[in-house]
Amino acid sequence: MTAPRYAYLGPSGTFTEAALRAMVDPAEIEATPVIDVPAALSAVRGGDADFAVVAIENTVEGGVTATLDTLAEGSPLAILGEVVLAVSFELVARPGTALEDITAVAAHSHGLNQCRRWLAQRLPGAAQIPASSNAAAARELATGDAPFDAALAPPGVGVSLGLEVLASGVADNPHAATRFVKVGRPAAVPSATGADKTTLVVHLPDDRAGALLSMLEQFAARGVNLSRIESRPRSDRPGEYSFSIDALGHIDEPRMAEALVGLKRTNPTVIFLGSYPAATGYPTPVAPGTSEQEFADARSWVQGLRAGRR
Ligand SMILES: O=C(O)C(=O)C[C@]1(C(=O)O)C=C[C@@H](O)C=C1
Repeated sequence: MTAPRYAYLGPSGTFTEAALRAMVDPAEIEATPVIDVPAALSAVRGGDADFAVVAIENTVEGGVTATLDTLAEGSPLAILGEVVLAVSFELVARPGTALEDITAVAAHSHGLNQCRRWLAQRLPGAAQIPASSNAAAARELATGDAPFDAALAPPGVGVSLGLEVLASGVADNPHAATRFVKVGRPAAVPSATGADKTTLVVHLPDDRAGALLSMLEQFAARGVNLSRIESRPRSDRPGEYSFSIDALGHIDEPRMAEALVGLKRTNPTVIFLGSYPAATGYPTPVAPGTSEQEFADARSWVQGLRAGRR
C-alpha cells in the first residue's frame, strides 16, 4: 500500500508541519511542503495529495481567511480532524547581530500580527516584512541575501539553520494558539465520538429581514451549540456574505441532523464540510429534550398517533 500523501505550508519547520506531526506519524506518510494554503487545498482537489493540513483560526487574528475562503468555494472538500497548538516565536538573526542592529524583521503576516506589541516595544524602528511562512523567513535569512536581518521563527528552526536566537517566547498573548485542520476529499463521515464538531458554510436567502436570526434558530431549536460563526464576503456576489460555522455535535446525532434539514429547507446553499472529533475532547453538550433517546421517543410517539394510538 502506498503511503498517504499530505500537503502542508512549508518549508520544513512551520507550525503547520508541527500540526501535521501532531496528527499523524511522519514515518507513515509522504509529506510535501507547498507555498501557501490555497496550494495545499488545490493539491487535494486535484488529486496530487490525499490530505492537507492547514491553519484555520488563531487566537489573535481570528479566522485564517485563505483557509475559510478556499474551503467554501470550489469542488467539495471535507474536514477530517483538528489540532490546536500553542504558538510563540523566537526572534532569530545571523550570528553576531545585536537587537539594536535590526532594521527589518520578517515573518508570516499572522506571525507579525501575533507579535505586534512586542515588535513595537523591542524593535520600534524595524520594518516588518511579510513572508510566505515563518520558517521560510528564517530559511531565507540563513541561506540568501535576505532584505531583512531578523525573522520570527517557530521554536528550534533558527538554531537548526545556524541562526542565533535573540529572544524566545515572543508572543503578545501568552495563551496564543492556532487551530489546524486536516482536509481530504469527501467520503463517508467517520462515526461520532461524543465530542465532535461540525463545520458548515451557509448562504442566506437574499434581502429577507431576519434571515440570520432564522438560520440561528435552526440550531437553537434543536439545542445545538455553536463554537464559531463568522461572515466572509462572497467573491461571486460582491456585497453578499457567507457564514462559516462550527457547531458542536455530529451529523449522526438527531439534533444536528434535524438542524441540517432545517438549514437546507430555508437557505439557498448549505455546504457541509464535515463532522470530526473536537480538539477540546469535551463531550458534546446535550440540552434537555435533545438527547438521541428523546428524539427517538418523540418520533415513535408521532408514528403511534398515525397508527391510532393515543
Ligand atoms: O505554519 C506556519 O508556521 C505559518 O507560518 C502559518 C501560520 C498561520 O497561517 O496562521 C501558522 C501559525 C501561526 O499562527 C502563524 C502563521
